[in-house]
Amino acid sequence: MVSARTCPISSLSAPASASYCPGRRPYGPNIVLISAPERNNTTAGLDWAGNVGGEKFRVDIAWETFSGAVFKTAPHRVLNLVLDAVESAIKEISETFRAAAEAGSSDILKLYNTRKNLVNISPHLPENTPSTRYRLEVVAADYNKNGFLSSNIVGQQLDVNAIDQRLSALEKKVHIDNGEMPESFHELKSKVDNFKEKLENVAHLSWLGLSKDLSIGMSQPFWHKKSSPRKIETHHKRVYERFMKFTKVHVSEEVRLELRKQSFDNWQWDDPEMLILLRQMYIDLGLISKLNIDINVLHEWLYEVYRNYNIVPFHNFKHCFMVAQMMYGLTWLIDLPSKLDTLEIFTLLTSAICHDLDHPGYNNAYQINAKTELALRYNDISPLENHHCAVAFDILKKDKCNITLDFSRDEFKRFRDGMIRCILATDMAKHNEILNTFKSVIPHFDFTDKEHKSVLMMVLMKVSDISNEARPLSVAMPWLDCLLTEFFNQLMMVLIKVADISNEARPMAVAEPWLDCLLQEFFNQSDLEKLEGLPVAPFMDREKVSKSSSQIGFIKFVLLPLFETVGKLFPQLENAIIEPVRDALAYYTEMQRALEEEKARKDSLQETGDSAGQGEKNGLISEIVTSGPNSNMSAGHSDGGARDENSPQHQLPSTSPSSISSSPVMAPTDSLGKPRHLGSQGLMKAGSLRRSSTTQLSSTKQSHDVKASSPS
Ligand SMILES: Nc1nc2c(ncn2[C@@H]2O[C@@H]3COP(=O)(O)O[C@H]3[C@H]2O)c(=O)[nH]1
Ligand SMILES: [Zn+2]
Repeated sequence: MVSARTCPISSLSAPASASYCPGRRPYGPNIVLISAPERNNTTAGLDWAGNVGGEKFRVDIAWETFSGAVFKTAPHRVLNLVLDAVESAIKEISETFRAAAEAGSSDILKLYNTRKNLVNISPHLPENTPSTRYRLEVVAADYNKNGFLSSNIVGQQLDVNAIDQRLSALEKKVHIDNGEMPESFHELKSKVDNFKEKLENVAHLSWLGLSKDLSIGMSQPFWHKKSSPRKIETHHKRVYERFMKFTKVHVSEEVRLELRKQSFDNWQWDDPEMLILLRQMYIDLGLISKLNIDINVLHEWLYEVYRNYNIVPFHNFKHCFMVAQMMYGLTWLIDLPSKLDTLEIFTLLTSAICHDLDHPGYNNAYQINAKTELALRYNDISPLENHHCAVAFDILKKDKCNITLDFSRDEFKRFRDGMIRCILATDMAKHNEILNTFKSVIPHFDFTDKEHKSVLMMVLMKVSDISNEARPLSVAMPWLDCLLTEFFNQLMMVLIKVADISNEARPMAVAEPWLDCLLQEFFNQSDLEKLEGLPVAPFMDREKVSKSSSQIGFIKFVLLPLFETVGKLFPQLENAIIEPVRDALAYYTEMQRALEEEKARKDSLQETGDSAGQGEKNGLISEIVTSGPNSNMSAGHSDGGARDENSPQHQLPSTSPSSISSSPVMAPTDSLGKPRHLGSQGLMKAGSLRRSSTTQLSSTKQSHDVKASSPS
């Protein structure tokens, strides 16, 4: 029996915590092909245009919105895929449609013309135009029939975990009964996994730790997943399959152009799609043809790179993609192909992709202090960067992944030297050294000078690595959240380590409870100052750092000096990269001012003994706004309040600081100064985050010291 798809997900309104940002692809599974004007009002989605068997056609695929929610179309998310003319077999076309619509093999695809007549999906599809688009409907096999999705889930609050659990139970049962899993089951499971990942991508933009409670059953952020190796392997396999499916289509002109912009929004794309976009970078830079790279080897190499990024908050595959994308954007912006040779361009892009391979989520300072294997292996000299680079060359050792196979000995040597230099340059301990060398060559910069070019490549690598703040806020802010999460994870690790060390002399029975106490203290967010003297970098101290203080220091003392120096050589960077960073600085400065004002107001309220009632409420608010990662983590992206979604120019908060403090309903403001509507659940949960200690905000200088000196 076949019925129109009524997956529970599509019949839901967006979960409270989901707070999707405008432009984000709403992941309802009902897929329709609709006309552009319609889509502009209500949905975001994929556009497909095709040329099959010599016949041109164009279709739009859009994800239906969650009921009640209206999303702006992110222009760059519209993906035009042009079908290969050669692959004209009916099956290929259906498969391509299926892949784009993320439909399962048991789903039925129905294509309608504008008169709502059914049209055969065949190589002879009549040509259409943007104004006469086809409409594709995905009709699902009825899973309910098997009792798999019971009706009580349908229409209720989204519970992906429940679905997941049911799937696991079913998996076990089928395993016992048949020993073998039907393909349709795998597809369903992969869809649930996919959907979970997408939700989690949104969830981590919400209040860290709150998202779980706000949407019943929502799983933890993706980096918290304690997946078994088998699960990870299965996940990787699915990514590989989707990636390979996508390799059969061409990325549209529109997307290819968007990919060159600094405003590109990675949060709109999942891993297989990002792999396709990385592939596209090599194609569009002419690297495949000029360096005679086998495209299939490139696929295998990209996938292997993907597999070698860890599931950590910041230094993951998505970060690798972003750094590569920035490098790619810069390449076009400053017209590198007219200044560097093909091998050098290849080296830059490849270094960007490989620069954080197998990053464990703990920085060099930790590696060295904890005397990890990496620190021992590399004698405390840039242990991480050395490792990333070594892993990169290890991957290239495998023939099926060796994209340098056709290089001459000399070419390979040049590539290897360049890649080592570029990746090692990303160690922030080398920041000043590299910047100063670059400054010294700028007055007489010569593109024919090997040394000059080499230092330029290192600087471009650094710029790409730390340029999130040059992106629109909606893109940059979640990255800051991820970075802070990683910092705090590391802090926890350091605390455990310290406890470990200081208790080493004691018997296990005595030492262990102390470790528990220490962790308890950490989780209770109690006074970390007690741990004075421990090798804990202040920038990781949730008591001392706020999003704004951290970014003010980073932008003022790291980003701007670097970007402005590069801007001297490439004036094109001024508008595209440097100006947005200046705006970001103004934005964070305003945020910091608002926080300090709020703190002063709160202090004076407490002094006058007015700590009950309204004061209590506002106190809570200010703590949420100013306290550690659990609050700072979240702000910004989720409700879409951005400096400006469509323009790279960041705007200052529109809500004045006074309105923040006077309106508990409006507050907590997100870090944008825009109100965050937490709702009652949010406020209740926020209450449990309260701490007794007074919140300290670090000075700009302090943040700077930390950043500038961090891993050295
Ligand atoms: N505070 C802050 N630090 C950043 C930002 N982007 C990158 N970094 C830091 O810069 C470092 C560059 O090298 P890593 O990738 O090892 O780790 C990165 C972070 O520690 C940012 O936006 N804000
Ligand atoms: Zn990096």
